[in-house]
Amino acid sequence: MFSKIFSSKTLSSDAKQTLVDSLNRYRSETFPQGILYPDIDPEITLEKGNDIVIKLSLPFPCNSELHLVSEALTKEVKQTVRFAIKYNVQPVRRHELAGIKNIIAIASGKGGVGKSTTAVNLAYALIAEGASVGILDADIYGPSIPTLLGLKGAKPSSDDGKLLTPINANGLSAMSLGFLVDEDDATVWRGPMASRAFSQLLNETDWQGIDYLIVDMPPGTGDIQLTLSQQVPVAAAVVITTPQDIALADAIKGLAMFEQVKVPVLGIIENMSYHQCENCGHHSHLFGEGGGQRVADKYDTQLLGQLPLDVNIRRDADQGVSPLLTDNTSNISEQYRKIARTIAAQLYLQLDSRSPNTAKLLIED
Ligand SMILES: Nc1ncnc2c1ncn2[C@@H]1O[C@H](COP(=O)(O)OP(=O)(O)OP(=O)(O)O)[C@@H](O)[C@H]1O
Repeated sequence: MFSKIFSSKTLSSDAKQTLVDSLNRYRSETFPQGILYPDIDPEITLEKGNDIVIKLSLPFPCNSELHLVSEALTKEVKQTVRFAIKYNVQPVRRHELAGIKNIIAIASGKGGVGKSTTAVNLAYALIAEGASVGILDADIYGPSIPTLLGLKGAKPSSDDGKLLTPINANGLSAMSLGFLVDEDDATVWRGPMASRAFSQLLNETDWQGIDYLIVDMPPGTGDIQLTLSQQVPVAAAVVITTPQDIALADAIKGLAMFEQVKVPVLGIIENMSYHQCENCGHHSHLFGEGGGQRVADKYDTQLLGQLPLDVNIRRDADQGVSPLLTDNTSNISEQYRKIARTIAAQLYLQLDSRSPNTAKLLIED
């Protein structure tokens, strides 16, 4: 039936309807209500070489999933189907910061669980999915973003003598106190001084129109974290934990802290969740199993993903690169990309559930 519908030189309305129905029927974590929700009317044309091109404007980045969808549609209609996508990310929360649409805080209750590494890899994953992204190192006492981006010793400049230009790290706009002061100087700063310095970094950087700013929060749930969460107009937070009881207990404190400052938590990421044997593929749960899911269920949030304890993640981090830069379609990159897509989609759905059909009614502070 499809070969008949799709064989002509121009696309019939039946053919278009078939594709629209498939897009509407499609369901996934990224598209719980179909790809055309809400009320997206795609332009579908036949282009040179007889490819079917579906033009869409979408509110969050999702390149790799659309790639899979186009492959499935191609099989279904026995003709090449491609997407031409324009992403139109909307701000979820009203704020005064120029050049940034949404701020996402990456936090952890406990130190050393892989928060900064995950923040960097998620930032690159969002870029791979089609967004423009910046990263701000709020870990003022131990800024590790310069090392993770291979930018130790780099110094930001200023085009107008007023705002700092973020450092471009392979397409990621990066700013860290580590670019401006010596690590040893930063560690002796006291709370108010540190949060003032952070506020300055956030406000006096020329963010140049990014869809998402990833803020790598300092580990813990003390005064400094509380102040930063209040100071920064965060659209949503993500909590990183390992499956160990001690890390989970601190992750719960993190969830409570965000609740206190009324920042919605999009979910938990379980890092170092399991180790996969290189020979037989067996997963061993070195730090326990199922803890992230239990906490997510109990505190009514989502387990966004489980990342392995992986020597490549550690090696890339030490060398200042990201698996997303070496091969953005590798298995581990796909895992980061899936989490990044879910975060972006959830952020949008959060906006939508509070103010249906329009971004005009932004959440007021
Ligand atoms: N999934 C992983 N697999 C293997 N190693 C990892 C993984 N995630 C992080 N690491 C390694 O664990 C160490 C700690 O990571 P990272 O600095 O990102 O943690 P953190 O939670 O940000 O720490 P801090 O609390 O000091 O800010 C690093 O050596 C990093 O390379």
